[in-house]
Amino acid sequence: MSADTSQAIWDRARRYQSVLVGQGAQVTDADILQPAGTLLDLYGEDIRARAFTTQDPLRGEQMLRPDFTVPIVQQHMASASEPARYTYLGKVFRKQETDETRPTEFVQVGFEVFDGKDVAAADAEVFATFAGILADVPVTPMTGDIGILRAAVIGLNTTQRRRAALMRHLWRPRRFRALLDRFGGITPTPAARTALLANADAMADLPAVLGLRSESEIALRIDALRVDASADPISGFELDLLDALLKVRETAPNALATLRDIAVDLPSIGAAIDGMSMRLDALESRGIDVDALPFEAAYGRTSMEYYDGFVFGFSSNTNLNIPPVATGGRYDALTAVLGGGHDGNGGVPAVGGVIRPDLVARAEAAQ
Ligand SMILES: N[C@@H](Cc1c[nH]c[nH+]1)C(=O)O
Repeated sequence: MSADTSQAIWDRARRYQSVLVGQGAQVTDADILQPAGTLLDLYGEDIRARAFTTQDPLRGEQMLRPDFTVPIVQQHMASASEPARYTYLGKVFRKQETDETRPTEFVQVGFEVFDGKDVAAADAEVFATFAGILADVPVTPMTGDIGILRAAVIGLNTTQRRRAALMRHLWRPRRFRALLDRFGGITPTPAARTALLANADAMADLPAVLGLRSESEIALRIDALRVDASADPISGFELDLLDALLKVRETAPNALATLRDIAVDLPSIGAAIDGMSMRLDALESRGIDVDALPFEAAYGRTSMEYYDGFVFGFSSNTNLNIPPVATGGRYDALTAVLGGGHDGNGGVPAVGGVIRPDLVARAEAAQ
């Protein structure tokens, strides 16, 4: 099923794009067929499962572009220089696994800013641009910061392996919670694992059975599980701090104050909070009513896994059944992963977002 792609929607899309061009964005495009393989990993589990893939005899596994950001970062890293601002307009394709009424192809108009001079200003520029386009539409913004969550996990006083597992599952709130409970000693180690470790030495004397893993891989894995089983639990104090952090959902200035309180005991989030504070100043100087701006620490945890800083969305006030009409965020690490181009091995700070004209039309119609 495709979203409303009537002439009126394309006209609307072009109108939005002309605003972005007015902001100095250069019009760009990406092929509809993209190489799947490693690119797909960059999106994370949700989009990996939802991409339409197909085989090409010469090029291997291909996919219908699930978004523009990844191909545009690739293009940018291969050739252009900073600062650069891009806009694109076209369809993206994603399977819908549960809701048949949701379209599998829809139009996006996007804006991507590659500019590391002042990241707070770039975050504010992107957010304020979308807020401007949506000024007369009944929507409410939401903001968050994946950088604060990442810094909190990095700061946990536990083994590197546990931190890495939590980081990997930051995007799956349920799994993340289950891991935290286990690492905090709240839920016991799974019985099968305890049994495996108890029997591991006895098994080592058995002849190796040909399987998917070599003997040394199995030994390494068992060693890792042993280290894990003997690691001290994450303290209740740290778990409480993390819980308090994940629950923050207030207007931005109040959220900032609460986060600063949490940072007294969880100093690893200090720098990310300073970044948030600078962003709020930059938003204010762009005319955003920061005092009323909602902030939710857990916001953005279930979307694109390439976000690692500021995240935002605008949701319809009147039609609560539709996804946010515009979303975006910062993805500095993605530019490093896809880098290796003109600026050596590092990345370039980058932030962007998309607006969906079909959803804006629905938000307006529901007024
Ligand atoms: N590509 C993202 C939106 C985005 C653009 N730039 C940053 N984020 C999406 O399709 O959801």
